[in-house]
Amino acid sequence: MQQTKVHSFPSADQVAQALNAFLAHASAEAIKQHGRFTVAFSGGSLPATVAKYLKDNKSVDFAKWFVFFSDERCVPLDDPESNFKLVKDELLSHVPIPDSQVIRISEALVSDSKRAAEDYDLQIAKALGCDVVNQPPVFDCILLGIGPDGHTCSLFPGHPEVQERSKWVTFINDSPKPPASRITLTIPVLNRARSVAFVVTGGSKCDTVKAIVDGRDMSLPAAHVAPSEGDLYWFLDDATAKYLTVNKPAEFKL
Ligand SMILES: O=C1O[C@H](COP(=O)(O)O)[C@@H](O)[C@H](O)[C@H]1O
Repeated sequence: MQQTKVHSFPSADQVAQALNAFLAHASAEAIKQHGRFTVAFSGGSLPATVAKYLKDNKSVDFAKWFVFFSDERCVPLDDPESNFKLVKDELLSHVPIPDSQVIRISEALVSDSKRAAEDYDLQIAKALGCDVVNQPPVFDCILLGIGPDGHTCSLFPGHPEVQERSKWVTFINDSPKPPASRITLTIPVLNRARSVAFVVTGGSKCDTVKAIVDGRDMSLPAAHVAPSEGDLYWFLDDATAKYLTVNKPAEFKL
C-alpha cells in the first residue's frame, strides 16, 4: 500500500465537496495517463454523497468514464434494492456517460447469482481488455461503503467470500443483510486498484471505523482492504471519525 489518507470533515456536505474534488482529480489523471477513467461504485448511502456535487461538475470528462459496481444485489435493475438503480438515479441520469460504458449485472441472470458473477467477471474483462486469469482487473478507483458489521461490498464477517483469492467476482446467497443473493468483487481485486476510497457519514458507524482504521480488526472484511500499489482514502464526517487517533485533516489536497 502506498499510503492511507484519512480525511474528516465537520459535515456530510463537506465530505461530498471533497469527494467531488477527489474524483475530478482522479478522473483527469487517469484520462491523461490512459485515456479513460474506470471506477467501481458501491450502493447504500454512498451514491448520493458521491453525486451531490459531482453531477454538476462541468470540468469532468464523463464521456471517458467506465462505470462498474463493486457489488450488486441480484434483483431486477429497476428494483429499489438495485445498486445500479441507485447510481443511475443519483449520477448516471445526470451526466453524459455512454450507456455502453456502464458495466452492470446481466438482468437475465439475476435468478442465478453464480452465473451472474461469472458473467460479470467476463464483462469486466471485456470492458477493460484484460484476460481474467492472467491479467486481473486494475480499476482506477473503487468507491466503498461499510456496514455497521464491518462488511464492505457484499463481503460479510465470517463468510467464506472474504477469503476468496482466485476469483475476481464471487456470489453469496445467504447475505445477512437483504436481499440474500448478491455478487461482489473480491479482496484481490480491491487490493489491485490504483485507489480505493471508503465513504462513511452519519456517525452510526464510528465504532466500526475505529476498529478497522485504528484497530486493524481482521474479523471485519473492510480491514482486508489494503491496495498493494494504490492509495487508500477514508472520507468521513467528524461524527464518524470521532474516535480515530490518526491524523485526519479536514481538507483534500490535490
Ligand atoms: O448492502 C450494502 O451495504 C453497504 C453499506 O451500505 P450503507 O447504506 O450502510 O452505506 C454498501 O456499501 C454495499 O454496496 C451494499 O450492497
